[in-house]
Amino acid sequence: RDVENMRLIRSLVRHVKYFLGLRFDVSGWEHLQTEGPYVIISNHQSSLDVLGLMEILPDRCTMIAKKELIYAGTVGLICWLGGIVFINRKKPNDARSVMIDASKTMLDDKIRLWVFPEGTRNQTGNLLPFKKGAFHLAVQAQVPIIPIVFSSYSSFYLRKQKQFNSGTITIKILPKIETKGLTSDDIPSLIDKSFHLMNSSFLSISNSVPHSNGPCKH
Ligand SMILES: CCCCCCCCCCCCCCC(=O)SCCNC(=O)CCNC(=O)[C@H](O)C(C)(C)COP(=O)(O)OP(=O)(O)OC[C@H]1O[C@@H](n2cnc3c(N)ncnc32)[C@H](O)[C@@H]1OP(=O)(O)O
Ligand SMILES: CCCCCCCC/C=C\CCCCCCCC(=O)OC[C@@H](O)COP(=O)(O)O
Repeated sequence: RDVENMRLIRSLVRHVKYFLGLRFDVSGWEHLQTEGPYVIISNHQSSLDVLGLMEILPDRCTMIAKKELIYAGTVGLICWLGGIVFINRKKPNDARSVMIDASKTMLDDKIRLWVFPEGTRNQTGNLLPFKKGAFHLAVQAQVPIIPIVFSSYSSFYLRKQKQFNSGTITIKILPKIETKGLTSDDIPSLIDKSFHLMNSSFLSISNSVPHSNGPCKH
């Protein structure tokens, strides 16, 4: 169990996109060239996000995930080996204390953490209001937040209707938001700022992309 295993996991999982006929169009790579630990936040539409995540995952970066994933067979084993930090959403006090510990580990072990601040998968067409954990994490560690937005999958993947075509996903990496000097009092405005930046980016990249690369056989 070590965050360094994410290098191997990343290089293997990246190939899954070819089987699904997915392409990624990434902008803002330069914003990931930030030294040291940081917190990445991104929108969360589906398990497919894992492919986009692996497309751009920086070194020494792992994720915060719901603890149920540990029991998901091979996926759970991969998550465990990659040093993913598991939280129990049914026990928010425990989840918070795990994240407080993670803010210390980030600094001690020079780790970057990826959090989905919506806290659950969402394909409603707008981002869900953000949970606060990712922002506490960044403020407690006094590290920057790097917001990342995945364009809507709705033109090629509809989970409820069980429809899937191949398609292109636009990923926009936004400039980092500094948290140096911020305290817990600043968290509501930090969330507000991050949410509005990400939601407007989400709407703009979701409307401007020709998503579907054509039908895919199933
Ligand atoms: C074949 C291929 C194999 C591939 C394998 C590849 C592996 C890759 C896997 C990738 C996995 C991705 C998995 C994604 C997920 O699992 S998403 C779901 C789990 N993640 C989250 O839920 C994160 C977001 N949630 C939060 O951050 C929450 O805040 C949480 C910490 C869980 C707490 O929940 P809740 O109480 O409901 O949250 P609130 O935000 O409403 O906060 C309530 C009050 O608590 C205060 N708070 C929150 N966090 C902290 C903290 N860390 N420290 C101190 N205080 C905290 C918060 O301020 C609220 O209080 P006030 O209202 O401000 O008084
Ligand atoms: C035609 C098929 C289209 C979908 C196929 C998806 C293929 C993706 C390929 C490999 C990735 C598998 C890794 C699965 C990791 C799942 C992470 C995840 O998404 O967990 C859910 C969690 O965050 C929130 O849970 P809830 O939404 O609250 O419950």
